[in-house]
Amino acid sequence: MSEKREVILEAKHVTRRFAASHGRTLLANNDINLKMYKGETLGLVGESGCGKSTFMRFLVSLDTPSEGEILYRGTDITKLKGEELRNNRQNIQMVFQDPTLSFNPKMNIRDIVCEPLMNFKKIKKSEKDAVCRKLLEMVELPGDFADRYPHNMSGGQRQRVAIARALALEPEIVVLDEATSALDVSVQKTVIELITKLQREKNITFGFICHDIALVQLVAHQVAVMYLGNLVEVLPGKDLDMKAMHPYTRALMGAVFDINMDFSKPIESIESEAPSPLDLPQGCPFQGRCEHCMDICKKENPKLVEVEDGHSVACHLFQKGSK
Ligand SMILES: Nc1ncnc2c1ncn2[C@@H]1O[C@H](COP(=O)(O)OP(=O)(O)OP(=O)(O)O)[C@@H](O)[C@H]1O
Repeated sequence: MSEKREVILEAKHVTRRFAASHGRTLLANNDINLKMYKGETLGLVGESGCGKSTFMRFLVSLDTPSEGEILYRGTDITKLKGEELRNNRQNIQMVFQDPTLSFNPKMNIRDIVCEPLMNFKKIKKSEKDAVCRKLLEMVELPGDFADRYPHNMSGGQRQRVAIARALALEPEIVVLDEATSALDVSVQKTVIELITKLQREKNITFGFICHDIALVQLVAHQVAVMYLGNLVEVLPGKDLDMKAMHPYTRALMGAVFDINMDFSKPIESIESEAPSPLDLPQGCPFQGRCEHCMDICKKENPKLVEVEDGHSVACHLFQKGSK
C-alpha cells in the first residue's frame, strides 16, 4: 500500500440507535471507526440490514449519529448547521440504487443534471445546455440526451445521469449506495468501469455500499465488512481472497467462490439466519452462526484489533489471551 495515502474523512466511535416498538432499541451502528482516503474506494459490505446505509447517510447529512463524530478534513460534519451544512453538500454527494426515486419525472435530463449547479448558483441558465452536454459526455452518454426524460432511458443510462448529477459540483467524496445492484450484470460492469475511470481522472473518493462481496472486491481499495451494526473486518480489497480472517468474511467469500472452490483450504458457509437486530445476544453478534464459537464469544463482543498494517479484525480467535 502506498505510503502517501491521505486520510480525508475519519469516523470515530459512530453509534446509531433507533427507537423500536415496545420501548426497545435497535443498534444500527455500534462504535464504528473507519477512515476514507483521497482517491480511493471504501467498500462497505454485509447482508441487508447490517447498517451500511445508516453509516453512509451520515456523510451526506441525511441523518446524524447518536454518538461519535465524522471528521471531514478536520471538521465534524455531524455538527454542521445552516450555511455550513449546505456548503458541505458540495463536498460529499450520494447516488442511490434507484435514481428514478430522486429524479422529478417532469424534468428533462438537462434540468436534472444541472439542478445542483443552479441551486448553488454556479452557472447561469444560458450555460445549462453546454454544461449538461459536457457532464453527459463525461459519463459516456450522447449530448442530445439532455432533451430526454428519465422514463425514455434504460436503467444503466439513468444511473449514468445520476452519476453525472452527483459529480456536477465536483465533490471530493461520492457515496454509491447499491448504485449498480439493480442493473443487469453486463450493464453493471460498464457502470463499474465508468466509476473506475472517473476515479482515475478526477481522484474522487468513493464510498461503495454493496451486499455483493465479489463486486466490492473488484472496485474497493479498502473493504469494511459489517455484521448486525458491527464492523467485523477491515482489509485491503486485494487481500480479500487470501487474507480474510473473520469467519463471516470468509463465509461471504465462500459463497462467492463455491463453484470454483479450492479444496485445499477450508471455506465456511453460513448455516443459519442472522438474528434479529432487536434481539442481539450478549457477546459476539456472529456467535450463533460461527463454527468456531468459544465460551468467550458468548460473553464479550470482540474489539476490532489491527493484525497487520491496514487489516483489522474483530474476532476472539485472533485476540491475544482469548482462548
Ligand atoms: N429510520 C429508521 N428507523 C428505525 N430503524 C431503522 C431506520 N433506518 C434503518 N433502520 C434499521 O437499521 C438497520 C440497518 O439498516 P440499513 O438500511 O443501514 O442497513 P443496510 O445494511 O444498508 O441494508 P440494505 O442493504 O437492506 O439497505 C435495519 O435493521 C433497519 O431496519
